[in-house]
Amino acid sequence: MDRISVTGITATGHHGVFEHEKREGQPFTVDVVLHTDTTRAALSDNVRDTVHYGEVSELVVDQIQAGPWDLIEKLAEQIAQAILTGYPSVARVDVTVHKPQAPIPVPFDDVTVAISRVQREHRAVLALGSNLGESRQTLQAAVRELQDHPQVRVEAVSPLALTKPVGGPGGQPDYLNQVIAVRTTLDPHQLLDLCQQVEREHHRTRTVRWEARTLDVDVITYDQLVLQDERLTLPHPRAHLRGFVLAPWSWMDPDAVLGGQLVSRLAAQAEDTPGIIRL
Ligand SMILES: Nc1ncnc2c1ncn2[C@@H]1O[C@H](COP(=O)(O)OP(=O)(O)OP(=O)(O)O)[C@@H](O)[C@H]1O
Ligand SMILES: Nc1nc2c(c(=O)[nH]1)N=C(CO)CN2
Repeated sequence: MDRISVTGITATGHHGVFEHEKREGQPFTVDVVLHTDTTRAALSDNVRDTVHYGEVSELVVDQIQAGPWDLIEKLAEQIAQAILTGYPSVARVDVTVHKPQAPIPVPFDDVTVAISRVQREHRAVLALGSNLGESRQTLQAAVRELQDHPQVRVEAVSPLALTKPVGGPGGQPDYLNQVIAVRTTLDPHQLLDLCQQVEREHHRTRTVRWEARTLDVDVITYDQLVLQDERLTLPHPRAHLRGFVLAPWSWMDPDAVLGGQLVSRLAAQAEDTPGIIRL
């Protein structure tokens, strides 16, 4: 994993066990190392595709000035959690807090606490479809490729659904559809990148909307996240209407919920559900 680090971020804080420390304050210095994939930023040369180290440094200063806490262990934890929450693309963060003027009654250079914390895992549901080529093998290979990513764990795989094409040019072959549940430390955009990378590995092309395809991998949900930007809409904007997503999802997880409604109920209402065969 790539690393972005900032060292020596300094501000006055009021942390300490002693009353005079809380009253008078003293300098605290923090070093952070952000473990994050910088490939996308290197391609786009756009700061929005990476972690802005200036913003992170300001967040660290806010945390030094917050509290006060008794312990620098607590301050280090607060900083680590604030970074992981604010920046889902940071997979791991190392935080070192220095307190060079700590009230230690012997000569010393510095006292530090160094911690390392990892991004918590997120739950996502992905929908796969194929109606060109050897669809069964393609889906099997795609699930394996997703599972092989170091930041993805496949938790559940639905039975295959044989479905009639919904929308798009007429005369297309039937689809095989499948839904999987994953745990991941990837952020939503990285997960979409991975889905599209797997699609490309299976020679997916995009010319006509909803035309036949060797492989489609969509992100259906990511935790409870609601998001809409130029690349990604979550939950997937058409999933609640698609029997070919809802039916296999409900077979895999009968208690699954989408937008506050049971997926099995939505599946029963979807127009294309009557034509779906469970394989
Ligand atoms: N939740 C999502 N999952 C996958 N792609 C999404 C999502 N939200 C937005 N998109 C965007 O949709 C674009 C088109 O995706 P794609 O070519 O797979 O569409 P499609 O599968 O033909 O149609 P549909 O989006 O109706 O399933 C992608 O480039 C992606 O940026
Ligand atoms: N049966 C079926 N129909 C579709 C599918 C699909 O996966 N299965 N995907 C589409 C666009 O993503 C459009 N239509």
